[in-house]
Amino acid sequence: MRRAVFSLHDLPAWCALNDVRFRNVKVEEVAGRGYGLVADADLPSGGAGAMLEIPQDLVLSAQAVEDYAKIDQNFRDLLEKAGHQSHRANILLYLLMHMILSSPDFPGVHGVASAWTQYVGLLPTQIPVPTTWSEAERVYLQGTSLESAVSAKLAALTREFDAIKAKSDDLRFWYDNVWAEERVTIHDWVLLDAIYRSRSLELPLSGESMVPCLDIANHSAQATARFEEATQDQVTLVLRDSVGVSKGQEVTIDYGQGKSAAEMLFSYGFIDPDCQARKLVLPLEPMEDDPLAKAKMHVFRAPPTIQVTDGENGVPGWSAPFAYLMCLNEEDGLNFAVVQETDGSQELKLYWQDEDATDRSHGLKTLIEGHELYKIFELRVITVVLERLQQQLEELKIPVNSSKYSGPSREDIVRTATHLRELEQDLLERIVGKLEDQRDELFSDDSVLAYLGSMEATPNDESRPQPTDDADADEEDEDFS
Ligand SMILES: C[S@@+](CC[C@H](N)C(=O)[O-])C[C@H]1O[C@@H](n2cnc3c(N)ncnc32)[C@H](O)[C@@H]1O
Repeated sequence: MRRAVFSLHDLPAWCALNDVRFRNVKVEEVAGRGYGLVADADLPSGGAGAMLEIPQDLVLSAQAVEDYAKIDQNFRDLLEKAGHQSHRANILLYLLMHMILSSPDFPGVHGVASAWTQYVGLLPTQIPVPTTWSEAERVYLQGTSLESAVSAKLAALTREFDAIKAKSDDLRFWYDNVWAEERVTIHDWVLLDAIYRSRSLELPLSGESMVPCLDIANHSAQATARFEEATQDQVTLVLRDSVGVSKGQEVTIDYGQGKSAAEMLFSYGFIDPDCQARKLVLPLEPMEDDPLAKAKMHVFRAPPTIQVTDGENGVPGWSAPFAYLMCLNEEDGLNFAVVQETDGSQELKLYWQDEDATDRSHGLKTLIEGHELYKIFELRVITVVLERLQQQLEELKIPVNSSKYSGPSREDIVRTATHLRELEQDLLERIVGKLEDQRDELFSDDSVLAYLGSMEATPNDESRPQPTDDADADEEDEDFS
């Protein structure tokens, strides 16, 4: 879908019409960042007041979507049929409606115009987040924590878009004007999602929202400004305490203290030069030959992951609650049972040493701490986590070959993806080194050696985990899983 043209030149008139006030800041192109807010005068610390005032009725929040549905029948129909899946999806539908109303591709399509009908024309047509990258660019994410995250997100966006189409196909307005001629495609939906992800803010009163004009503020880890929603009337942008800004200097906000490089790239399409990897999250697959795998996934009720977090002193830590479930089995004292509730429903329960542990599936580490085989369990978990991280590191080290994939490979995108690869490789190398040390330490522990010795002496001991078939036997013995 082509977008309406709304240039910076038109912004002052739009602001005057909608009571948006700019004070001592203006919108300008900022090298490498698109538009940004730049001080139009010297702004002394403590004396500048609000630089931007945006009336509450312009804030695109959950409430604003509901309010608009009350006055536009076609949007109400769409929301009733295909909306109410999530707050985010409702806002995307609202943006879609306004892009349709303002696009030159929809002549003769009418609806209730709002301030957003024109403002959507100012939103960028290209957002550098990885869901919008070409195939040839996405291949540079190979081996990073974003490789599977971006594929999963694209698959989820396709499912979401297809469901919206299917559910609203019998609505006359939507079928005739939008779906029949495929005027809105999955590319538009991916872009809308990217716009929302890169421009929404968590407001203290209105929750996650988009705020016109405030969404022009760029990010800096040393931000000079912050936004406020002190009253129900307006959202403002003010200087941070004890900060002054000179004329011509960019006024910035902080998009997310503590966000990792991968999160910044995923949500905003850039990595702050000061940002270390800080954190990475990788999916963890249940063991293929584990007969309890399904039950374990059911009680865990979340996608299994390993999270690696950098420490202040350069020593990273890790957390993988599902790895404990993966590495414990019936012979250790882990059991499942289907229990009939008083209301007739059935629930799958998890037991550890005959105690109900269903609500503690994420905290098994603490539960097993007092067990006499605790160090053996820990050794199994460390082995599983280590193997997963080593596999990731190997994938990251494979040279990228983008030549067989379609689409452009823009230099700045390749540079950013390469930066992520370097940051994550460094973090992975450090955590792998640490886990190898921990594993070696456990291997030299007297109680572990005694246990392993006893296992060798009594290979048919029933208390020992038994491999499911002969072919797996050697492997099972070696990795303690
Ligand atoms: C909320 S918008 C800010 C306004 C945006 N620059 C525009 O032209 O409309 C967020 C987007 O601005 C860009 N951006 C913000 N801060 C940046 C920074 N420090 N470095 C590079 N790009 C930045 C990124 O493309 C990000 O997705």
